[in-house]
Order: sequence, then structure tokens, then C-alpha cells
Amino acid sequence: MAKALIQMALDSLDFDQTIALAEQVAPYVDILEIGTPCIKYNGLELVTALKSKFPNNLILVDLKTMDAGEYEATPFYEAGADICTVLGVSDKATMGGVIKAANANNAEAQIDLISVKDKKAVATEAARNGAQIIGVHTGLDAQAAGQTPFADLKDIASLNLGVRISVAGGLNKNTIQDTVRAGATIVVVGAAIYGADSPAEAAKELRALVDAA
Ligand SMILES: O=C(CO)[C@H](O)[C@H](O)COP(=O)(O)O
Repeated sequence: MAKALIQMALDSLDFDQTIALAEQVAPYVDILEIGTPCIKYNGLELVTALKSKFPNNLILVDLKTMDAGEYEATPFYEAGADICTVLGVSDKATMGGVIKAANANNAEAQIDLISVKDKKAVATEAARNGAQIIGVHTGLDAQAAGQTPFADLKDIASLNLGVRISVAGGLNKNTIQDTVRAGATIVVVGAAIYGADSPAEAAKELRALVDAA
């Protein structure tokens, strides 16, 4: 079985801090994610900068698109995004637009199941419509209310959709191996890396745990 990928969520608003953090963690992670607040604050210029500085990492832009899928996502793919996210609560046409833009740029679309009521139904239809990645995601506000992504991961993994499953929502060194064993093929980590005394050491430790899972 292929090793799971680690995705680092760059959730700072500051352009230079984002680049500096990426420099520390890039050797240990596969995907550099420009978080939603960060991409809104910094825009396309940050995609271009990360793409040129980190050619060995995939770049995910967490657009969380809600409308005008193809129109919104296309410039980000053209700037070098390997993956853009679109909300699973959006219209089927919106998700289809991001999938179309991804395919036109040899890239991938991720459907984010955050706040979706019937996650199994949306994931099944999205996979049928060509989405390459399904994102099981407990957002920061839901985490603050005590929620975790693990029950949702079990539900989505049980569908055997043949697409990659990304999991985000407060993952850390205590939960990351069980998350991989439960079917995640991409594990997303934000606070457990950027909040550590040494983000590089934290990322290195997570790399070892994921590779051993
Ligand atoms: O997309 C996000 C919030 O919407 C975060 O980037 C994602 O949840 C990962 O961060 P953390 O590990 O701190 O939960």
C-alpha cells in the first residue's frame, strides 16, 4: 500500500512567515497547503512563490470555493496549484467547475465535506463526477466545540470509493497513525506543527510516525 501523504496547513496571514514556516517543514511533508485565511489575505502571488521555492512539494490551495467553481479555481491552477478545494455543500455545478478546471490543468480537485449533512451521499456523487480527493474535515470552529473527524473518516472509508481520502481536524502525534490505519491517504496537520516549539522537529516526528503506520 502506498504511504500516506502529509499535508502541512500554512494558516498564518503573514506572507514572509508563511514562506519561512514552509522552509522549515518542506523536507518532511508532501503537500504545502495555503490555508483559507492565508490565501484570501495573500492571493495568487503566494501560490507562485511557494511553487517556485518548493518544486518537490505539491501545493494545495484551500479555496473552499462555494460558487463560480471553474472561474474561481482556474487562475490558482494556472499559477501552480496542484490541488484546490471546493465545498461539498456547494452546488453540483460548482464542484463540477472546479473538477473541470483541475483536469484542464493536469491537477486535482478536493471536495471538502466540512458542514455537509449527508457526507456519504456527497462523497459518493463527487467521486462519481471525477473528484480525485474527498476531504473529511472538522474545521477549527467545530474543533473548538469538541468535534473530531474520526467517525466521519470511518463512514467515508467504508464506501471504498477508489479516491484519496484527506483528513483534517486537529490531528497530532497521538492520533495520526490511527488516522492512517483507518483509511486516510492524506493527513493534514496545522496547529500541531506550527504551534510546536520546533515546527521542523514536529514535522520530522510526524513523518516517522506516518511512514511507520
Ligand atoms: O482547513 C483548516 C481549517 O478550516 C485547517 O487548516 C485544518 O483544520 C488543519 O489545521 P489543524 O491541524 O490545526 O486542525
